[in-house]
Amino acid sequence: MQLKQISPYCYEIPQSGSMNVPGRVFMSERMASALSEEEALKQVANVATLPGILTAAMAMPDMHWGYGFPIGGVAAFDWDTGVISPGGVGYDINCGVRLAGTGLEKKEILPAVERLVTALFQNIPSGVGSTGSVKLSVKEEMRVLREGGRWAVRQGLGEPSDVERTEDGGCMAEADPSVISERALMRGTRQLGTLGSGNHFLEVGVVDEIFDERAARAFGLFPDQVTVLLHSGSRGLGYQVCDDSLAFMARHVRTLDIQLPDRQLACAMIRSEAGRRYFAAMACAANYAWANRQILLHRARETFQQVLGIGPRDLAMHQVYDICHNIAKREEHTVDGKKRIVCVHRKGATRAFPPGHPAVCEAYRQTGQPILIPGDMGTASYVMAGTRTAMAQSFGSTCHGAGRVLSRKAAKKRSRGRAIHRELADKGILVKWTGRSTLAEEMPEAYKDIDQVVDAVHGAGLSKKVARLRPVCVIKG
Ligand SMILES: Nc1nc2c(ncn2[C@@H]2O[C@H](COP(=O)(O)O)[C@@H](O)[C@H]2O)c(=O)[nH]1
Ligand SMILES: [Mn+2]
Ligand SMILES: [Mn+2]
Repeated sequence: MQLKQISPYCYEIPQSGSMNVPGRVFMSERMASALSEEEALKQVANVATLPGILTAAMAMPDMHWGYGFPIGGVAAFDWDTGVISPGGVGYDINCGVRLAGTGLEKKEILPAVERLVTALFQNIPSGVGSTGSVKLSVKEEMRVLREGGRWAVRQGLGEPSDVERTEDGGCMAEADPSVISERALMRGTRQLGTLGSGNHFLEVGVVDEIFDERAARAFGLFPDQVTVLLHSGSRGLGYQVCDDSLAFMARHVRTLDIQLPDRQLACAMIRSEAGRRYFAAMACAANYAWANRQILLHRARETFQQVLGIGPRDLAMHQVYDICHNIAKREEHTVDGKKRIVCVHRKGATRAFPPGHPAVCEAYRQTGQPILIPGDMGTASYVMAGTRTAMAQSFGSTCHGAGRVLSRKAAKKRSRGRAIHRELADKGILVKWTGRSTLAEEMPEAYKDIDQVVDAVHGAGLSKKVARLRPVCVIKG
C-alpha cells in the first residue's frame, strides 16, 4: 500500500475508491522504513469506507492486524450519520490497564520478591476460563454491569479514590443489562477478580526514569518507587457480548444500504435500535472490566501487606489511573472548526485527553490524563500524559502498548529450545505463568520495541513521556 508522509510522524493512505476519508498512520521514519503491516494498512483503508467516518481512519505505531479493524486503530463517526461496529472495539471489551504506585522503594522489596510473586500468583486466579474469588448471583451481576468499579468499592474491595482515578469514574452510564444474553451473564458469574490468559498480566515494577518531573509528581511517581501495573479486561462476559453482537450485526447490516469491503466490519447506525443495543451491551461489559480490575488491585494490596507484614499506611498503594484500550465512546470533538458529537472507536488505542479537559479528574486537570503503555515482560512500560495535539490530530487518542510483531505461532517457533523464564531471571525478572505456551507466545521479541513506539507518539505530540517502569516480577495468565 502506498503511504505518503504528510508530517514528520504521520503518513497518509490517500483517499481512493469507496474511501470516505483518507487513512492516517502515526509512526517514525524509522518505523515506516521497516513497516511490514500490509494487512493492517488494508484494514485502515477498509475502515475509511464506513458511513459517517470523520477526518481519517487512523492507526497508531503499535498497529497490527485485528478482526475487521486493526489493533492500534482509532475511528470517529458522526453520532447522527455514522456507524458503530463491534469489530472497532474488539472481543475483549474494555481490556485496559491499571497502575498503582506505592510508598516503597525497590530495595525494600528485593529480599521478598520471590515470596511476593509466589503469593500474587496464588491469590490472583489466572489462565483461560479461570474463576475468581467473587461469586455473583445474576441479580448481583446486574448491579456490577450497571455500576462498574463503584460496585467493587461498595463491597469493600477498594478505595473511593480508586474510582475517582479511573477513566469515566469506572462506569459507563449507558449500560443496560436487559440487553445481555443469558449465556454472557452465565459466563460472568464466576470470573470477577480473574486476570485471564496470555497477554494479561500483573507486574511489579520500579520507576526507572522520570522524563517530566511535574507530571510525575502529580501522578504520585518518584525514582526507584515500587509500582503495580495490571492488564485485564471483561473476561468471558465481554467475549460473549462481542460474539453475540457480531452474529446479530452480520444479519442486521444486510438490511442497510451499506457495501462493506470486509464482512468483519459489520455495524449498525449509531442512532438506531441495533446501535443502541450494542452500545448498551458494550457499556455493561466495560463496567464488568472496571469491577474486575478493581478487585485485582484489591488482591494485590492484600498480598503486599501479607507478604511484607506491613499495614495499608506503610504500603500506601494508591491508584495512579485506569484506562481502557478497547472501547467506543460518545465524545465531543472539534472537527473542521465545528463542535461535533462523535462515537470514537479505540481498539488497541488509548484516550489521551489534555490538561483542562472536563472528563479528566480534578487531580490531573493541570497535567492531562495519565496514559499507561505496557511494553513487554522483559523490557519496560511507560507512563505518559494527554495533550492538546491529540485532541486536534487523533480525536484525543494515542497508542496502547508495544503491539505484537510476531504472531503467536511465530513466537512459539522462535522460542523453541529456549527457556524464556531463565532468560528473564538472568535479567533479574521473576515470572510465574499458567498457560502451557504463554511464555513462548509472550516473550519480549513477540512485541515491537516499546521505546520506538513511545518515541513515535511523543514525537507526533499525541502524548508526552512522563516515566518509564522496569519489571521486577510478573504473573501471566
Ligand atoms: N509490561 C508488560 N507489557 C506487556 C506484557 N504482555 C503484553 N504486554 C504489552 O501490553 C500490550 C497489551 O495489548 P493487547 O492488545 O494485547 O491488549 C501489548 O501490546 C504489549 O505491548 C507483560 O507481561 N508486561
Ligand atoms: Mn485483553
Ligand atoms: Mn489489552
